Amino acid sequence: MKETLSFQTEVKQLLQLMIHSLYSNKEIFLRELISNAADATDKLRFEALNNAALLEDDGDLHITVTCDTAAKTITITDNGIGMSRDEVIENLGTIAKSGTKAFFEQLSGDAKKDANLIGQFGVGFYSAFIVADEVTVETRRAGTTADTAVRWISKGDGEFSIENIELAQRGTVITLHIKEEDADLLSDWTLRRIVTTYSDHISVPILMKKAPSYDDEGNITHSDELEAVNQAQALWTRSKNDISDEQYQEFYKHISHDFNDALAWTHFRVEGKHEYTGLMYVPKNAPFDMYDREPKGGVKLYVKRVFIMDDVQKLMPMYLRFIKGIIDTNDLPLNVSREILQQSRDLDQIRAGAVKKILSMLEDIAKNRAEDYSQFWNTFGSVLKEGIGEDAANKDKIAALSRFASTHNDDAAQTVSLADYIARMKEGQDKIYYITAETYAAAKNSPHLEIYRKKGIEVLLLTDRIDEWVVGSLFEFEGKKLASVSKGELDLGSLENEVDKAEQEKAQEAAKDVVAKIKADLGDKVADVRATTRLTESPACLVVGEHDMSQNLQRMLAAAGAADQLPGAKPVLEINPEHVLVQRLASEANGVVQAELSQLLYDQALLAEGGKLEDPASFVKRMNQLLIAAHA
Ligand SMILES: Nc1ncnc2c1ncn2[C@@H]1O[C@H](COP(=O)(O)OP(=O)(O)OP(=O)(O)O)[C@@H](O)[C@H]1O
Repeated sequence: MKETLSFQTEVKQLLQLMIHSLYSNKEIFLRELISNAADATDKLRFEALNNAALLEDDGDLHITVTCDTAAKTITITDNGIGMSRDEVIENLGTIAKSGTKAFFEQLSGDAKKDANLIGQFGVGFYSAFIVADEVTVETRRAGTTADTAVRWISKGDGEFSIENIELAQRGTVITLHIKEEDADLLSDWTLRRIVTTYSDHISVPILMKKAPSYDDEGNITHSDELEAVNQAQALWTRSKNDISDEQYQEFYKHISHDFNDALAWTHFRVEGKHEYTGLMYVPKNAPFDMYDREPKGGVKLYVKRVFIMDDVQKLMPMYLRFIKGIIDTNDLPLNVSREILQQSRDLDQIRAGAVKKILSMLEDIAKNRAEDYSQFWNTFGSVLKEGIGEDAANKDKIAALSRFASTHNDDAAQTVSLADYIARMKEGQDKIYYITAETYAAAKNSPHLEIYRKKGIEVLLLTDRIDEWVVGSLFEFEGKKLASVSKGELDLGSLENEVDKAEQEKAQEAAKDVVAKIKADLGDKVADVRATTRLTESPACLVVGEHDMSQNLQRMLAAAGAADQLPGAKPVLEINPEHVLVQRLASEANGVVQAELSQLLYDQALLAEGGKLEDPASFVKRMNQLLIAAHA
């Protein structure tokens, strides 16, 4: 029965965009189709471990690429797993990818920018339509009978037809009818060049027609015989010296489905108690589903060169979920299941080893390739930082790899390492000071920083959501404690001299009365009111107890709907007795006006640190009354 079905809307959109934006890279279609064919042989080899009958006496897995200049077709054949009718409809009619919607929203219509985005998204099979005006897929799933095969045909214009056919051979045959303008592709020589450039790393043989041979008299002999044009050896099993950067990059594209080059990679072989090889890449761009709660794992597991499975979350910790690569081990049985993997201690150790290698690679980039590291950090820093809370064993290494914004360069760019900070610490300074806030502007302009700026003490400005977790897990770095500038009483330790201390006491004493007044006015809104020398420009600020949750974290939790779980600790209002507004309050004889001023002081302090007023309308009214009174 022949049916005509429509592509999912997103596929139609993708097809149109792709044909236009990727035309200048048209050769990639072959890489994508060979990559899929290789995956199909990997899948078959794996399924055959438990069911040898699937191989149907043909265990010699390979891919064939041929062209027919007269018919204007290029054909890619594999004897891999194949697809059932339902799988064809699902795989070649829809896009089953998280982040698809977000992806389409990001497209701008600017071909160059979009090409880059489409590259990151991955177009896979659909890239055939860059060069073909009609694509035919004939496929039969391994293990099914010859009469259950299917033929799928589409011109890439919104529809495809599908019908049942007979195929003696399992696997998939994809035939592209090449567009008139791309006739240059219809040459064995050209195809051979493309395959060797892009697909040399593929671990099954890619067979193509033998190149013509010349005898001594210059006579050409054409042959219809096929020969492998690639080394057909898993790339990671080769020696590093024998692999060029281009080959590493091509392999990266094959396993990641990314169009762009990787930023860096590490290729390692471990022998001894555990035996495994790893090849791990850091991409240049973030995948669309990086912030998904259940992102796909990017590392594929092989056992003795046989692909076992991808999406093995246990192979990488969450905070390295952007890493793409493979691990090939001799330590696990070939018939390992997901359940066994879940409990495998061997895998835990392999993972720990791989994580170490990845962190060393990042250290190396940080040390020797500053620009690349800053690109890495901007893309993946907020994910890597999760590791400070997640991976106790590597916490210090990850902290050392972390970069922050700071008052040193007053720039939102996260470029300062903890080592940089420590190297710049003042004499007598024994803590690493930081502030957390929702935005960079809120952090940078926070009243809490005033005394630190005055004394020239650097403060880290932490504004990523994950930072609260970071400072909740990282108590010290290289023996220096981390201290929030908005928690607890001002304690600059030995940075304060005797004069400062005496001044502080004097200020407290002198402000006793005004403190008492404000306290009475604010009632139980605050835990306490006290005078401070922390402020130089602002009249007041809010401070939480040293061991309390920061106001920023409380707001984040409340926004996430966890308000009822908050401990409800109230902040302390600290006032600056030197400030004119506080002095005005101190000398105000009218009790009503004075109470208004106290309220205003509190509201301002709350606003200044990014808080939300409970009653904004009353604040505005109060403010206006005072402005009018000031002008009267
Ligand atoms: N030669 C093939 N043999 C068997 N299945 C295939 C073949 N080509 C494609 N498929 C199936 O179709 C699916 C979709 O392929 P497609 O290339 O569009 O996406 P992908 O390979 O999953 O990922 P990406 O879009 O990132 O390349 C594949 O996941 C696979 O299940």
